[in-house]
Amino acid sequence: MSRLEDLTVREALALVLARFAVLPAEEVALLEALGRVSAAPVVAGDDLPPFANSAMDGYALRAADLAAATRDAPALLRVVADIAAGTNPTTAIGPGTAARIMTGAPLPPGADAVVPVEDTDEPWRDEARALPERVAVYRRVDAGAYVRWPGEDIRAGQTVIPAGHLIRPQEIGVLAALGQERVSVVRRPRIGVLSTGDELIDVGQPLSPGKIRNSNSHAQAAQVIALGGEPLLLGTAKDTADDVRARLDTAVAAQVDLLISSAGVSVGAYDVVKSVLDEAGGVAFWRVRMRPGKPLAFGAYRGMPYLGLPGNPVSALVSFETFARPAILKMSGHDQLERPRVVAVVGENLRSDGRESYLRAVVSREATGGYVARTTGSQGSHVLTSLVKANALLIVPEGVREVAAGTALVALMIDWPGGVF
Ligand SMILES: Nc1nc2c(c(=O)[nH]1)N[C@H]1C(S)=C(S)[C@@H](COP(=O)(O)OP(=O)(O)OC[C@H]3O[C@@H](n4cnc5c(N)ncnc54)[C@H](O)[C@@H]3O)O[C@H]1N2
Ligand code: MOO
Ligand SMILES: [Mg+2]
Repeated sequence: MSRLEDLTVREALALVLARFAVLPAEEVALLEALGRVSAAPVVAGDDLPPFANSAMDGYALRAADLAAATRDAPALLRVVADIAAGTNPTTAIGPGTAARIMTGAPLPPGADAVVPVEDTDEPWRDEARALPERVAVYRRVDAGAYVRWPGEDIRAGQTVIPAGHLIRPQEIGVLAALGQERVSVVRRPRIGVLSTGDELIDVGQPLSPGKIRNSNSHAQAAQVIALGGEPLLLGTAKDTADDVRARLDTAVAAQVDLLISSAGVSVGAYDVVKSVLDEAGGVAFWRVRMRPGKPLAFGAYRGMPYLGLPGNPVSALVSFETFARPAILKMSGHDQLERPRVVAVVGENLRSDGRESYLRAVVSREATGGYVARTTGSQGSHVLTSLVKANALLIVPEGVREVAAGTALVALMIDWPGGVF
């Protein structure tokens, strides 16, 4: 069913998101999983730590031997072993003895506690230290002091990472600790990126009269990559239905998960994208009550979800941000589809045309702790540098035409790490 009246951003986004589901899983090498979403639970095969070990550089001993130890009356123990990390100690610690031990080294048999070297008479600030024959310990400790027991962090059999969980550096660390060389993650979405327009020439070509360089293909491909997707560049179509169809057909053959085009979706005599979409499979909706980005078409081309972004470079980037980004994140398995929002006080008087407006702005934190938003100059939808300077999109709600300095508005923080790349 197609909706041809102009929708609110919220209505349009709901229709877009309803069209996408989480993609199937694939197995990837450990570091390839960074920024992806787990497709299956990860169950620990081993305990972590795998063995009892020392939390300190010091002496492994029997806590009972220190029951009366003080600085004035230290316990004197015979040193019977030196245990470096990575070794496997076999000498047992009996009453009245100790082993020098390093952080991470296995606790020797017979020992039940560790005392840090600072609490002994061993000179610990020197560079090279020979193993002493005896050590004087200045304090008592409880049994178990400074010992890290097996499984304290993870127990074998425990689910450490559930399905649907974002793989960040800390998850990579856990996976490595458990010996997982490969990880099952949601596969990357493949996104066909098409530009349309007779006026467009490639980035490497010299300008000629009436022509401009195609910036949208590159900006949208970069947006796809930044979200962890794989762009398939479909080139530049002329403003003819035939050329647009021919290029979309290559993407259909390549089985992309979403087709994105820019330009040709407004009411101009040569704006052919919407009619191509109409013939091929249908327009789910056309036009959104937002600025920039009003002439947005969403639907399907030969069964493939299709998002026709407006041609103006800022409009294309903002429309992608608003609709393609959440769709790509959803397909990738993420559950956080929104940018972080802050409430910022507007630093200047603003005007709007009554549409929900996404102003390019710099949001900064004042000494007082609050956030202030200042727009980045001309807000024309051809002024790409308004986005270059911006770290946020400041939302002026629908129906508002004037915003006085000092008013609090919501800002979407587009620079903050989305956790995805
Ligand atoms: N009579 C009306 N005219 C327009 C309306 C309207 O409501 N009534 N809406 C305006 C708005 S808002 C926008 S946004 C644009 C959308 O236009 P299209 O999506 O049809 O795109 P084009 O007309 O083909 O191009 C618009 C503009 O963008 C430049 N462009 C296009 N592709 C690229 C590219 N790949 N790289 C860089 N720049 C690109 C193109 O040269 C045009 O300047 O329509 C308004 N008009
Ligand atoms: O919607 Mo247009 O995107 O305002 O320039
Ligand atoms: Mg047009």
